[in-house]
Amino acid sequence: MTDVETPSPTPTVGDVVVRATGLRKAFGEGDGRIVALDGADVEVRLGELLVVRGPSGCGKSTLLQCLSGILPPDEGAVSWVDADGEVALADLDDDGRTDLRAQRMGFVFQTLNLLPALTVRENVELPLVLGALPAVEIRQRAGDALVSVGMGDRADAFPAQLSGGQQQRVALARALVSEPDVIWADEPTGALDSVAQAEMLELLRAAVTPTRTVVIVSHAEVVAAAADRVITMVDGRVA
Ligand SMILES: Nc1ncnc2c1ncn2[C@@H]1O[C@H](COP(=O)(O)OP(=O)(O)OP(=O)(O)O)[C@@H](O)[C@H]1O
Repeated sequence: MTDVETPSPTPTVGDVVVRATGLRKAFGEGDGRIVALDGADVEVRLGELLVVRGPSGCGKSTLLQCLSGILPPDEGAVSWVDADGEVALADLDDDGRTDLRAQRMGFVFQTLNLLPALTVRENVELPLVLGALPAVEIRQRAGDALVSVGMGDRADAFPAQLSGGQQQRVALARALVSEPDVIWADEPTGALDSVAQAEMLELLRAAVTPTRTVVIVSHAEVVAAAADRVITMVDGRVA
């Protein structure tokens, strides 16, 4: 008799996709030592718009960098979960973390999102060019991602020819192009006027699907009001 492999259960909305426990992270030494994370516990769930808020310096960006594997915590653990099980970031080497980021994460930051010497299309294609997809599919996917953020007609423009709001929409297209499970957005509307902020927020909201989570770090009340769930950080912990 041969072994029959049990099919992986399909992840569903509300399942934990990233779990962090007891995260501690400090910068500097001696009198200059700053504790950015002081025992933070977080669960990020599939299919939610999660907003992380809290006063300046409370550790929001550091948390996001630890959850995404950009920064190793001094203590505590971060695990990523999918249908095949749970993998601890600490058990992956640099290449493993890079692969995980490339396959499962997209990023949008407040500023300096786009490479100025590349066209909008080339910026959006960037996350896919080192992968195995044929060029024609990369171009198709980038075009689709640009259309999804209302920038389909600006593919040949350079970033400097776009408004700040349009640049952020292109940055979102670049985050979406690899079809990630989680998009991390650190103050994505921070540099925008209120109209562009509302448009960006609507697009981030629309980026949430049953299989995709968007996590936004933001001070803005209007962003928290759009969330499915809000977590508040105080002094390096989740309140
Ligand atoms: N690379 C670093 N080197 C030294 N200190 C740092 C570094 N990164 C963050 N910090 C410090 O750690 C603390 C937490 O910073 P962090 O950026 O995570 O907070 P934040 O809540 O995102 O703040 P803000 O809302 O102002 O962006 C701050 O005091 C910050 O100055």
